[in-house]
Amino acid sequence: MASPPDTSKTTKLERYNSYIRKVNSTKLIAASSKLLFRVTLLVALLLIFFFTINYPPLTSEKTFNNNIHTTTHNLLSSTIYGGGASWEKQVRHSSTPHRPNGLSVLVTGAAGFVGSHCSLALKKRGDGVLGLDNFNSYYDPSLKRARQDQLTKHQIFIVEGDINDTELLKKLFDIVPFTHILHLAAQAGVRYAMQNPLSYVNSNVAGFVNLLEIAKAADPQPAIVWASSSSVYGLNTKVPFSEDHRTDQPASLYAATKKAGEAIAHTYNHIYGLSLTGLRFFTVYGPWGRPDMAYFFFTKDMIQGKSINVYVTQDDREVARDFTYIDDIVKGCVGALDTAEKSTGSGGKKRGPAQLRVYNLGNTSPVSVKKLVAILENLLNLKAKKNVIKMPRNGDVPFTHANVSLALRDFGYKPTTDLSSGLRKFVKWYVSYYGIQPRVKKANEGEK
Ligand SMILES: O=C(O)[C@H]1O[C@H](OP(=O)(O)OP(=O)(O)OC[C@H]2O[C@@H](n3ccc(=O)[nH]c3=O)[C@H](O)[C@@H]2O)[C@H](O)[C@@H](O)[C@H]1O
Repeated sequence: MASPPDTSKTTKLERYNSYIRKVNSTKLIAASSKLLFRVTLLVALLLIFFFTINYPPLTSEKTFNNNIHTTTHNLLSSTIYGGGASWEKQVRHSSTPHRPNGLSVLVTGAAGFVGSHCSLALKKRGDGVLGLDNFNSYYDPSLKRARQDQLTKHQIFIVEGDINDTELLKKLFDIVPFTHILHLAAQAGVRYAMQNPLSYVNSNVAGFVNLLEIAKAADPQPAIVWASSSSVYGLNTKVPFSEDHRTDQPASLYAATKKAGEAIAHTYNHIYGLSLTGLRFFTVYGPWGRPDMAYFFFTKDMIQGKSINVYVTQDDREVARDFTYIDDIVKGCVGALDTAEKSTGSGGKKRGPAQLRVYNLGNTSPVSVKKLVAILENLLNLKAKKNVIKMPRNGDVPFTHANVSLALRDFGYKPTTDLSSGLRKFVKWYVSYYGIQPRVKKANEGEK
């Protein structure tokens, strides 16, 4: 009988091969797991990056992180507005005038300080108002939400979106034949321009151009009234500042972008027949104001017992501003809208020369920052801890003073509120809004 074949070697070989296969497959699994892990990690990182960009943390007052807002809100707004029948109904309803020959106004920056006041004024007299605002967190967005609540009570709808969002703007103009745009959305603040220069270019230059592109292509083209700034006078020394004075020496990037806006307005008027009115606002203050402005944070810091910096010029002279009360500014904005002529073009083509205007809207009586603080001390019934320091080289100019005779001539603009009366109203609002009780009795004295 033949002996069975010796299989021990084959078996060993097979075992070895099977071992090698196992090792290889384990290696393969390990390698694939590693690859899978890396891919997952990459996807996770990309998602984190995407969400960080799109949903920046909402920061508290005076924590400024606006540099990516334009992009953020471009992306967000398309998901927020989303179209839809009920959204369109709100858009239509809000922008429909309720008086004969009423205006239909798109107010950009409607949740902002000047925007919210103007929206209410227009709505109250029967105009249609649709708001647009990106609710960015340059300053406490909860204040913007509170302003929005006020507007909602008066049936004003604010579309949440950015002026750089072309599709959104097109959509709005598809739905509503706006007669006017009151363009107040902007990156404001003089000193912040050194921290976040690009946010100024994004909003005040790119955003403005985007809006004008939509307006020029619209049929009918709306007339546009927009916010320029007293800061365009820059280092001009002739007083009071008049519209024909030099504006080619801006002292801050903010001023430069507003000046750029004026040049851009000229171009769109010239090429496309858009009716454009720029309003140079002079340090606007009042209830529901901006927390980044000196009168506002001085009030806050003084109440909290913190010290404030009071600037003087390099040669120790007082710094002064032509502080202008919000109600006067609102009258100016409404006057400018009412006297704005129709744009002459349509569908991107100019049909004839159109109106192009620039006006100062100031108070015509500058007050020093030192005096501003003294008024606040009196209203708040407390003594400020003042650091009097030389104005840092941060874009501030030493003084402003408006000549408003053009606005008076063309739409009867006449400021009526002096700084003490205006600040009294501001302080009254401030203590009520922030629920502050002690030591501020004087703020309410003399009020009706
Ligand atoms: O008219 C405008 O076009 C601009 O007005 C506003 O700018 P400004 O006139 O600079 O107001 P604001 O910052 O309140 O400073 C007021 C005063 O306080 C001084 N100031 C400021 C800060 C400080 O810590 N100490 C101080 O003395 C400071 O030197 C100044 O003298 C808007 O913010 C701006 O968006 C734009 O609209």
